[in-house]
Amino acid sequence: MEKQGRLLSSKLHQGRRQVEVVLNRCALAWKEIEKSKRRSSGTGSVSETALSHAVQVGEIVAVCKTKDDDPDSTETRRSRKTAKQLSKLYPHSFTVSYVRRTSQHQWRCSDVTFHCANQGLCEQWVQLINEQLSLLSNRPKSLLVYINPYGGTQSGKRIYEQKVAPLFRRACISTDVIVTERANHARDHLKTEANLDKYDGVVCVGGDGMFSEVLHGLVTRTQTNNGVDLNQPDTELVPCSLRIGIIPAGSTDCICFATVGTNDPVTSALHIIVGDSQPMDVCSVHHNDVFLRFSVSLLGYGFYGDVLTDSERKRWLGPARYDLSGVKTFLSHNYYEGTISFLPAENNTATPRDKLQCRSGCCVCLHQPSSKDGEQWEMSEEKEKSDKDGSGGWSAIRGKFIAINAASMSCACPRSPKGLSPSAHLADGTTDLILVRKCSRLDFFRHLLRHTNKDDQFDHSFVEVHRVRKFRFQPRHRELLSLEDLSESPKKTGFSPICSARTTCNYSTAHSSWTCDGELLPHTAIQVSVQCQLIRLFARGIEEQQQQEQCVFEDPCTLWALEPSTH
Ligand SMILES: Nc1ncnc2c1ncn2[C@@H]1O[C@H](COP(=O)(O)OP(=O)(O)OP(=O)(O)O)[C@@H](O)[C@H]1O
Ligand SMILES: CCCCCCCCCCCCC/C=C/[C@@H](O)[C@H](CO)NC(=O)CCCCC
Ligand SMILES: [Ca+2]
Repeated sequence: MEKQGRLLSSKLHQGRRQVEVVLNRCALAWKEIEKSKRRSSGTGSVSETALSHAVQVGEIVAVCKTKDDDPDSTETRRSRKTAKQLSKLYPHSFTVSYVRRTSQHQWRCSDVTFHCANQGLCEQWVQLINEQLSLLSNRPKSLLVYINPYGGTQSGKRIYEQKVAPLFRRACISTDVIVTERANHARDHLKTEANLDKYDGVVCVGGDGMFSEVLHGLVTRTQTNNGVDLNQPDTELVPCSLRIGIIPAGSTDCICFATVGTNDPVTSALHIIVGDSQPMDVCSVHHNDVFLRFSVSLLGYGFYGDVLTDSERKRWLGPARYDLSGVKTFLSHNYYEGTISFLPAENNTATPRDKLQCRSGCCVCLHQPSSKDGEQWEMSEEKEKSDKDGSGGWSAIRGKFIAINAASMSCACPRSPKGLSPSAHLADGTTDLILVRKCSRLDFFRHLLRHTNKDDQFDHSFVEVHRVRKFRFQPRHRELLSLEDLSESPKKTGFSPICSARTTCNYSTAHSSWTCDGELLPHTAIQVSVQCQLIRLFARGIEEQQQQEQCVFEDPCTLWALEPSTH
C-alpha cells in the first residue's frame, strides 16, 4: 500500500465526480479523474494541477465520518436529489475540514466530503487522517478563554459563541470559558487562581486592553513561579510557556492585526487550532526601579498619550472615540520638553528605515536569541560596562517633542495598515524609538497622513527613528523652565492657535502622559527595557502572498507523480 511516501490512495467520489485521493505525511490531495485524463491527452499535463487540490496535513482542522442526514454536508445542500442517489451508490462518506485562504490574509474553514461504497475504506481514511493529526504536537487540546463582553462594539460574547466555539468543537479542543465581570478580572485570575497546568494556551476575546490583561496575568504568574522580582529593571524575565490567542473584538486590535494581517475572529480561531506559534518581544516599564507595566505595541508620550487621555473620557462612544480625540489633540498641537536616553541595538542588520518588513518566518527574528539564551543581551551589557566614553553606549537627546513613540512591533491596524514603524520586528529584541520634534501643525499633519499611505513617515527633518534595546525618559519639570523660557511669547509651532480660548494651546504644557498599549501610566519618568521573545502567540506573522500560494499548492504535483494506487 505505502508507495513512495503515500499512506493511502483511493478512487473516491466527490459529489458526482470521481476523484483520486492521496494522503502522505505532508498533504492530502485530490483530483478529478475523468477530466484530467481528457485534458492531459489533449494539452499535456499542465492542466492537471489546475484540477487538483492539496491541503497540508498541518492545515486540516478535523476529519469525521459524515452522517447520512448531515444538514451541513455540501452535497445535501447542493442537491438533495443527487445526494440521495449518491448515498445509495456510495453510502459511506467522510468530511475533511481544512484551512482555505481567501483575500487579505483571511482564513476560512472549508469542507470537502468524499463518498465510497466500502465502509472499511471510509473508516480507514478517517483513522489514517486522525492518526496524522495526532502527530501534530503543537496543536492545543485545552484552552482557557476570557471574553470581555464590553470591548469594542460589545460583541465579544456573540463573536465567540457564533464564530469561534463551533470551530473549537470541530477541532475537539476543550475550553473553559470565563466571561469577565470587571476590568482586570482576567489578569487577576491568571495571576493567582487559574490552574494553568490544565491548559495548552490562553485565549482572550476582546481588544488590545484585554490582551494586555492576559499578558500581565501570564507574565507575572510565570515570574512569581520562578522567583523573579519584577521590580529589578535589569533582571532577565522567564519566558511564558503558554501561548496566547487573540480573538479580535476590540476597537483597535493592533496586536492581532500586526501578527496575523487581519482582524477576523475566524482567521484567529484557525491559527489557534493549527497550533501556530509566533514569539514576541515585551517591553518592561519601570519608574525609579518600581515595575509599572508591560508593553508589546505602542508606548507613546505626547500626541498618542494625549489622544488616549482624552479618549478615555469618551469610552461610551466606542471605537469612534479615537477619531474624535485624535482630531482634538491634533488641533491642540502641544509639545513637551524632556530628555530621552537610549541604548541603540548593536550589530543589527535591519534598521527602521529599510524596506524589509517582518513577515511569517522572518529571518531577522529567527536569528535573535530568545531572552533565555540572552547572548546578544550579554554582548550589549558587556559593551555597556567596557564603554570608554563612560556613556555605556547610551545616547541622549534633549528637546521639544510633539510625540515620542516606542513601537516594539509595526503597530499596523486598520487605521494605519503599515503601522507606526512599518519595518519593526515582532521578535528581534528591539523597539523603534520615534521622535517627532516640535514642528508646524501642517508638517505634523503631513507626517500623520503618511501613516495612511505609501509615503515614508520618517522622511521629515523633524522626525528621527532609532532601533533600541532600552530607553529612559525624563520630562523637563515646569519649575525648571527658565525665566527666559517663560517670558517667551506663546510657543507657536506654525499656525495661529485654533483653540484660542485655552491658555495652554501651543505651549509646552508641563507634562503629557505615557500610553502603554492603550493604558495610561501614572508616571512620566520611565525606564524601558525590551525582553526578547518573552511570550508566544497562536499566530505565524503576516504571510506574504507568495507564502500563501505555496501553502495552498504545495505538493500536488509531487503527489500525482507517484504511482497510482490499487484501490
Ligand atoms: N467585564 C468587564 N467590565 C468592564 N471592563 C472590562 C471588563 N472586562 C475587561 N474590561 C476592560 O475593558 C478594557 C477595554 O477592553 P478591550 O481591550 O477588550 O476593548 P477596547 O478598548 O474597545 O479595544 P482596544 O484595546 O483594541 O482599543 C480593557 O482594559 C479591560 O481591562
Ligand atoms: C490625517 C489622518 C491621520 C491619521 C493618522 C493615523 C495614525 C494612526 C496610527 C495608529 C497607531 C495605533 C497604535 C496602537 C496602539 C494600541 O496599543 C492602543 C491600544 O489599542 N491604541 C491606541 O492607543 C489608539 C490610538 C488611536 C490613534 C488615533
Ligand atoms: Ca521588536
